[in-house]
Amino acid sequence: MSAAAVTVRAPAKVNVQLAVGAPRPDGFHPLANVFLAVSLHDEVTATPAGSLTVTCSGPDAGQVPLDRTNLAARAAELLAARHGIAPDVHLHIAKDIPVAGGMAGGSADGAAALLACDALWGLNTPRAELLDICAELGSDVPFSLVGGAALGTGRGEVLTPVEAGTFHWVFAVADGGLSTPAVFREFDRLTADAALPAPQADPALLAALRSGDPDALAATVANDLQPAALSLRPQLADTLAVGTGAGALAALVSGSGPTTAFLVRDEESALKVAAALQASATCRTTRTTTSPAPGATVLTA
Ligand SMILES: C[C@@](CO)(OP(=O)(O)O)[C@H](O)COP(=O)(O)OP(=O)(O)OC[C@H]1O[C@@H](n2ccc(N)nc2=O)[C@H](O)[C@@H]1O
Ligand SMILES: Nc1ncnc2c1ncn2[C@@H]1O[C@H](COP(=O)(O)OP(=O)(O)O)[C@@H](O)[C@H]1O
Repeated sequence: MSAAAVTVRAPAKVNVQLAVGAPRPDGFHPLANVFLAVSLHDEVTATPAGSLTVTCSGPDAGQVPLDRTNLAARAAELLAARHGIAPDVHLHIAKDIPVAGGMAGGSADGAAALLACDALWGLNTPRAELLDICAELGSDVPFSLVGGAALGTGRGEVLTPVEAGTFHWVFAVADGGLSTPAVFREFDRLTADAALPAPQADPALLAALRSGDPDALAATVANDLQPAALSLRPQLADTLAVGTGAGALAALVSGSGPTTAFLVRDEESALKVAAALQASATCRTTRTTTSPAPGATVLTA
């Protein structure tokens, strides 16, 4: 028997290492992408409906497309097509992850919708097939399904779990988003004359993650997209400086930005860094969280 409604929660992410190589013939960039899922979530509720519809609530809801380009709608379509059924479902997204912020909010919704529809329609699709659909939806989507901590290779979709202790984070949410393709294009422009090595995970960073030592992690975080994000949005340098000045152990752009991420020692330091960022008016708002967090999880069915 099918459920009347299924709600799935999926996490945002931060990239503690984002090593980027020269573009491949298909235009994607090879990555060594060390993802951490953080305790900041969207929830997608799937209910039976006569056609595929999407609604969204939350402070950033106005920036989310409600047509078939929404990653949650695309997930429902791909899953239905694979099983030869109609994608008749209503998807409601309760959005808490900043939109176009480099925190994989759309990817979280894609992974959440996939699990929600699979349960609603009683399909029991094997995990490996769900991961294939995630990779078709976008490079970050497999990680939103899996969560925790993982190294993404290929274009970021080939995942190897990694061990990680608990870390505390503050995120500074910027006004307006940055387009991921535009940031990769700016990376290409800035590195046009460089001979880029094949991206590789940093063993010192993986050891720091395992140890749970924030000082060791702070010494190794690296984001190759950060110069491109700063080139497109120079004001982000001010936000990074405020967080560092308030005691953050490391300050970096989250993925393609413009959200900035601050690694802090503990909850007390998180409150201090968040207060300084808010007082500085160099960001729209702040969020304090921890990592790692679980991947997409069914809450009610
Ligand atoms: C940069 C990262 C870091 O985790 O995420 P964000 O910080 O934007 O959330 C990801 O690589 C983004 O993943 P995702 O947002 O799923 O990207 P996709 O839909 O696969 O691709 C969108 C576009 O980004 C560029 N792209 C993406 C991934 C990749 N390895 N190389 C690329 O060049 C391409 O221009 C592509 O057309
Ligand atoms: N469910 C969704 N939530 C947010 N944005 C979405 C969604 N589906 C498609 N998009 C589109 O994807 C773009 C990138 O959004 P998002 O995933 O939030 O950021 P990022 O790729 O920086 O992590 C948005 O500007 C929007 O046009």
